[in-house]
Formats: sequence, structure tokens, C-alpha cells
Amino acid sequence: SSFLIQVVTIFPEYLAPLRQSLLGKAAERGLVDIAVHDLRAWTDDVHRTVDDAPYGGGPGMVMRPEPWARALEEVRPPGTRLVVPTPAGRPFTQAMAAEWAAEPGLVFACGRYEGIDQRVADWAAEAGPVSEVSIGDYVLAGGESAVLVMVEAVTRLLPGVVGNRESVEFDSHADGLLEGPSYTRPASWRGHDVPPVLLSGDHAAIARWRREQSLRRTAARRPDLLLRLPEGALTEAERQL
Ligand SMILES: Nc1cc(-c2ccc3ccn(Cc4ccccc4)c3c2)n[nH]1
Repeated sequence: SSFLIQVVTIFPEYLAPLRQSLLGKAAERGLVDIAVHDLRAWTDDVHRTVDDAPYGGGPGMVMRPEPWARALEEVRPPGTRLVVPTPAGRPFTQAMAAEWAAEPGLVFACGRYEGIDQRVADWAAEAGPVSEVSIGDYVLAGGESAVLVMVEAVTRLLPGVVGNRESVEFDSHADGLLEGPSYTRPASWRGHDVPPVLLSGDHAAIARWRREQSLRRTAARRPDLLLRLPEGALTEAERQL
């Protein structure tokens, strides 16, 4: 059965890339179904208004709740997770992507302006799980880019979408460490040589070297990930690195 992805947005054309490449093929093969809906279809005034001034004052505009409720009532199958990108969300992680990929589908609500009236997420939680998530500590102008990111992270985990299963199972964040450096031909390139161990054919040495590279890179770039490792994930020797 296919994984149903639905997106509600005021910029449907922004989600056009979802029809390309990886996703396009998966959609053709019936692994994924993608539907993008224009929120303005659920407005009822001649100007198709989706925003209004914030209660309590403050800069910018807030998205009105009613059009969102009408849209979600129509497109969201009961019990389906609603994902709402927001700078104020919980960090989106590979674990979330894996959890969501095991569900029947997702509905994404793309906000613009200063965001969506909070009562929409509160109301939507009455009909199924709602995840307010951030894709990083930077501020976007709306949720559409975040949806493209999350859809890609989730769909590549669906069975059959990525040909090479191993490349999914050995995702860098799978063992909690960053992936080390990768190389391909030529062995010597513009004065830069591939580390000799990788050409040695000594698979035990190669595995050791790769593990050490991952550890060093993680310590240098993402020390926070090291703190999160479960007990016993690192040997005493590795902790010394
Ligand atoms: N990780 C991440 C997510 C977003 C995001 C998601 C949805 C929306 C809807 C409107 N905006 C603009 C906005 C700017 C400032 C304060 C609040 C909202 C959004 C930003 N930015 N960064």
C-alpha cells in the first residue's frame, strides 16, 4: 500500500520538486502518493483572506484558524499525524523520520506570515497526533522548505524507495556518529591522495580507520552527539581519542 503525503499551503507551486527524481519514481511505482492543496480553496471571502492581525499586537500577521480547520477536516484521514513546521518546534530527527515512515501517511500544514493561530494545532490534536517541529536553528519565511526536507527524509526510509537498502540502514546518524570521509577514483587527484588504508584490502583495518574517522569528526563537529551516546557505545580506547 502506498504512503500518502498531503501538504496544505498557500504556495502549492513551491512543492513542485516533490514530483521530481526519487520521489517522482517512487510515486510512479505506487510507493508514495503526494497531494498538494491550496489553503485558499477553503476561504470564503472574495479576497480569499488567510491572515489577520495578531491579538495582543506585535509585528506581522497570523494565519486565521477557520480556513485551516476546513482544509484539515477535508484532507486529513482520521488519526493521521499532522506535521506543522515552526521555528518553535521540537527538533526534527532521524528517529522521527523513521517513526513517521512506519505510519500510513502524513499531512503537512505549511504556515507563512508569523505562523498559524495556535488553536489549529490544539484543535487538530483532538483528531490525531500533531507534531510541531523545527528543522534547524534558523528562521525561514514559511514551512514549505521544511516540508520538502522532511518529506525527503521520511520517503527515503520507505521500503523500496531507495534501491540500496544498506545506504539507508548505515545512515550516519544510525550509530549516533557522523559519517567519515568518502573517496572514489582517482587514487591521486590534484596532489590529494586517498588514505592508503582504503586501498589496502585489509577490511579489518579499513573498518577500524573508518570508525576512528567518524569519532574524530563527531568530536570536532558535533560534540553534543558524543554526550548522547548510550553507555558502552564507546570503548575506553575510543573515549581517549
Ligand atoms: N526550522 C524552521 C522552521 C521555520 C518556519 C516554519 C514555518 C513558518 C511559518 C511562518 N514562518 C516564518 C516565521 C518567522 C519568525 C517567527 C515565526 C514564523 C515559518 C518559519 N523556520 N525555521
